[in-house]
Amino acid sequence: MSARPHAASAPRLHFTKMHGAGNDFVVLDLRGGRPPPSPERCRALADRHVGVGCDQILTIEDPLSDGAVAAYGIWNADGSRSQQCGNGARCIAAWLVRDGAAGGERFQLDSPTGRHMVERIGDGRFRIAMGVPEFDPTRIPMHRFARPQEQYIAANPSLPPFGAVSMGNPHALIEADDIAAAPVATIGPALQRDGVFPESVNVGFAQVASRDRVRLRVYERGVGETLACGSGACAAAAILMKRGRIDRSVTIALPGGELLIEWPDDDAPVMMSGPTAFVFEGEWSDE
Ligand SMILES: N[C@H](CCC[C@H](N)C(=O)O)C(=O)O
Repeated sequence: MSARPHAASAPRLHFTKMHGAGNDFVVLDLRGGRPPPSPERCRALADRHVGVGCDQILTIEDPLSDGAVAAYGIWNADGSRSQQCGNGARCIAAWLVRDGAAGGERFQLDSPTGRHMVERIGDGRFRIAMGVPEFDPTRIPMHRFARPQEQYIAANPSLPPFGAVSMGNPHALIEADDIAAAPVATIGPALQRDGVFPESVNVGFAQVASRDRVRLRVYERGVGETLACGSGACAAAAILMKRGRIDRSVTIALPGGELLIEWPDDDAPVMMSGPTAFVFEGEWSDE
């Protein structure tokens, strides 16, 4: 079978494949005002059979505020946009350090939800201020919710009670005795479809192992279950800390790796520390 001749005129797009604790990304450098990818192009790039394959597409963009090194954008594998990605923020930081655009041990990034302080902690690991959690249900956003005993009840009465918080993106949290047996693939999408979340939601399943260690699985909005979710780790820690279930510094153990989450007090930003990895560089031509 003759190879299809490559149309030399087809636009080619350079990308970097990265991951943070197994949550994987296609990173596009759009600085200089290059247009963002369309939802269709995101879906094509994210496809694990006929595309590059990733959970999210991350775009590096010109800074939105003075003092920031760059801004970043987030698109899920289904082409939907998100306002936050914790693992992605660390990978953007690592990309900018390797690019030489971010010098020094500390710098700032702009995300769709605001500015983030970044600290390089060595060996590809970064510590990021992820913002102050938002517990006001109308700002998560949620509506038509019932709220007995500090746990929300979904419109669908068959769903378990849950906690909820925004890290700039919406998160629900369900506690389980054994997350390995948790019905993640059924409860996750059912809660995302529930009328209580008008913009859908990322659904975390947490098992408190001790006051400083929590096991977590996340069924992400726009993707499904991922190996790790950085904003989900921050959301789970914030909800469990507010409930008094864990200490203010906790290791979140996700299937793809561990993140350290610190939230010294309610008015402070949640601090997330974790790894980054470069996988390969490539060229994409979706002719
Ligand atoms: N699926 C999420 C975006 C990516 C979050 C996750 N990959 C992270 O590390 O925070 C949403 O639609 O809000």
